[in-house]
Amino acid sequence: MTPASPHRIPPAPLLRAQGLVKTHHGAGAPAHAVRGVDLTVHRGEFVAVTGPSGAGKSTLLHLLGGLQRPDSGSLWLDGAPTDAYTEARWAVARRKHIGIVFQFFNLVSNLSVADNVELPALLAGTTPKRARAEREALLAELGLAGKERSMPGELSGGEQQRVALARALVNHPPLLLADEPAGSLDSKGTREVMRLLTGFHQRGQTIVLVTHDARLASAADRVISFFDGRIADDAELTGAPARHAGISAVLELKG
Ligand SMILES: Nc1ncnc2c1ncn2[C@@H]1O[C@H](COP(=O)(O)OP(=O)(O)OP(=O)(O)O)[C@@H](O)[C@H]1O
Repeated sequence: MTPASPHRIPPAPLLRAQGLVKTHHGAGAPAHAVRGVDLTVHRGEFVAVTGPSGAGKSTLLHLLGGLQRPDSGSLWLDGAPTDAYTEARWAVARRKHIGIVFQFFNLVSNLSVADNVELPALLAGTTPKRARAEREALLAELGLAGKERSMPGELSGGEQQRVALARALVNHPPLLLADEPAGSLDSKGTREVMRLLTGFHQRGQTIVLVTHDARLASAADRVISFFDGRIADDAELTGAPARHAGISAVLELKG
C-alpha cells in the first residue's frame, strides 16, 4: 500500500486586501480616496497601479504598507491579519517584510549614503558586519560603489533614488512598494529605475508600483487601472484578457 500523499496547502498570498476604504478629512470636503478595494498579490508578481491624479493610488499604497490605516476593510500580509497591528507592530512588519520607495526618496539628509542604507538593517537586528556587507553588495549592484561617504544632497536625483532602493531592499523584504519612484527624475533616471525594478523582479522580487507613467507601468506584468478610488480594470500585460473589469470584486490570481 502506498502511503497517502500529504495534502499540499497552497501558500498564502503575499498581500491580500478586502474592502479597503479610506476617506481623508482635510480642510475642505472629505476626499473619498479609496472606496472599497479587494486585491490579492502573489509572490513574484510585478503589479503596476496606474490612474489619473487624485484617483487614490498613493493612498492605496499607503494602506498596503501600513503607513495609513483604513477606515474599514482588512489586510493580510503573508496570511497574517494586520487589522489589530499597532504602529510599533507595523514598523516591525515594514522593517522585515516591506521595502518602500517614494517619489522624493526620503533619505536622511544628515546621514551618509552608507549609513542611510545600513540603518534599516541595524534596526532589524542585523550585525554591523552583515549590514555593511549587505550595503556594499547593494550599492555595487546599483552602480553606487564609491559614493558610500557622500551625503544625499551631493547626489543626483537618480543616484538618490538608487540609494533609496538600496535602503528599501537591504533587509530582503518579500514585498517592495514603490510610489512614483521616477516621478521626480528625468527620462534617463526613469529608464534606470525601470531597468532596476525589472532586474529585481526577474530575480523574484514582488513589486507593487504606483505610477501615472505608462512607460514605467509597462515594466510590470500586471496593470491595475485605478479610478475614483476603485479598481476599474486589472489585466496581465502578456496579452491575456482582463481578469476583472468591475469594482470591489475579490481578485484571486495565479492561485
Ligand atoms: N492627507 C490628506 N488629507 C486630505 N486629503 C488627502 C490627503 N491625501 C490625499 N488626499 C486626497 O485624496 C485623494 C486621493 O489622493 P492620492 O494622493 O491618493 O491620489 P493619487 O492617485 O496618488 O494622485 P497623484 O497621482 O496626483 O499623486 C485626492 O483628492 C487628494 O487630494
